[in-house]
Amino acid sequence: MLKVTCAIIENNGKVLCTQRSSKMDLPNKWEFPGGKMKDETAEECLKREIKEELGVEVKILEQLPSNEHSYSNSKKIKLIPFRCILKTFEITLLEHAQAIWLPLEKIECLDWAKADIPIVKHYIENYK
Ligand SMILES: Nc1nc2c([nH]c(=O)n2[C@@H]2O[C@H](COP(=O)(O)OP(=O)(O)OP(=O)(O)O)[C@@H](O)[C@H]2O)c(=O)[nH]1
Repeated sequence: MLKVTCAIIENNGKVLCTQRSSKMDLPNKWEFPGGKMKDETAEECLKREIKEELGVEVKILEQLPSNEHSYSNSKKIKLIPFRCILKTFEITLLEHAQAIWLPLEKIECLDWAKADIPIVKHYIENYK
């Protein structure tokens, strides 16, 4: 199973939501920025991926419950979310089509990648 970390980045009561580009797999789906774990800890992976994708540094607040999802027989992922805040603030979109800051009550309206849906629900229920 592929381990994937992702960041729920909070700022002023809003959360950063990113949209995959039409050229990525799961085209145009919304996700939390992050990516596949290499030979590193989940925390190291998260910080590396956020720097690569958004050009910013994050401080990790806490790890939230993971969600395992099978997109197909050959593609099973364990998505590992972390609540974070920004340490540097100039976001540059290096891979995603767009990024938006949304208040908690609005994030459920987006067309999320399937693996993210339980994570979004858990986050809304526990942090509203
Ligand atoms: N980063 C990220 N990936 C997610 C989320 N939800 C989800 O299903 N994924 C899936 O997890 C996998 C790993 O993410 P990735 O961003 O490193 O993968 P990728 O396919 O874009 O990169 P690649 O070019 O290295 O293959 C992707 O297949 C992606 O579709 C999420 O919230 N964040």
